[in-house]
Amino acid sequence: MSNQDILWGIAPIGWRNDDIPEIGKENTLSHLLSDIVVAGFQGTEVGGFFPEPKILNKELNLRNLKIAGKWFSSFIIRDGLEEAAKEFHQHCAYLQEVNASVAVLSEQTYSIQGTEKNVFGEKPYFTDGEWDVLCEGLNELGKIAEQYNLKLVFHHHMGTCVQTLEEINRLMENTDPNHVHLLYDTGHIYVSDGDYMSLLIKHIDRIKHVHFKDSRQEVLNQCKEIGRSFLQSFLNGMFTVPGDGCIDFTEVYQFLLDHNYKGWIVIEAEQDPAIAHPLEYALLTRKYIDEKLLKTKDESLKTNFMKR
Ligand SMILES: O=C1C[C@@H](O)[C@H](O)[C@@H](O)C1=O
Ligand SMILES: [Co+2]
Repeated sequence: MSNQDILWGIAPIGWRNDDIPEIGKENTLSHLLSDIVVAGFQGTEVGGFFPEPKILNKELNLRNLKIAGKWFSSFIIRDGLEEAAKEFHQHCAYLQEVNASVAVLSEQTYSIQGTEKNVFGEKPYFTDGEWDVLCEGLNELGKIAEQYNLKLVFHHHMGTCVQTLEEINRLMENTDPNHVHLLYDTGHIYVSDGDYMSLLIKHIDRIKHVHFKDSRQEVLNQCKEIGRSFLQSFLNGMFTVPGDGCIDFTEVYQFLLDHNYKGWIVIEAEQDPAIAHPLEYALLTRKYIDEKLLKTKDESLKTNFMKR
């Protein structure tokens, strides 16, 4: 499989963060999109501050950028499927208008990701009955996504009931592979389980969207020790871009290529933009991708070709 089957994006989260809308609010859409062009990416995901489709499409077309998808917080357990489906229809209609490929969904019932709770020690859990309701609901939302030419990709997330590999396994086993797909986020699974390859290997067939998020090991250790919240952890630098942390993305990328992964890889590293200059980090990770991921692959292709 060649590199051409993969689209590279970078998420707005390094510039502005929907979890704490005040940070980076001086960064405009034009600023963000132009930085993405400067850093050589093909697109992005929709942030909470993005405008209506007509305005967004104009800004994207001017820069030849694409939209991969957008986050959706579902509350299937709290509000019921009917309510979730109503909001999800609107979400998908927006995504279809901006020609996106995926609807990124995270079940946020009982989530502590936006609270002051210790994200390393106070995560919530679903009951068996709630798991059944969630999985059945996701199958229905997946069918809705398809009506808009989208794939529903489930985002496992720190501080939610679907965080660990064990929980992701349960979700995958009890949802329909035709309608519910998986978003693989390297940063979230690493911070949760201390391992990012097992999830990739086990669920490669269900993975239809990828977030490349790296982690600073020493900050992660400190956050765990102190018992920081999710928000305080990333404000203190727990996450960073690939090439700046402890995850070996060469291994991850090679595995994706070897298994014919087609679709987006979106760089997604929430940091405080006042501390981590967004363009500087976008360029840093671009260099890492070019030199360690794309170049290595081209060179191995070249070597294989010469051996023949
Ligand atoms: O994909 C994501 C979207 C964010 O809003 C979220 O909090 C972040 O951690 C993430 O991985
Ligand atoms: Co993510």
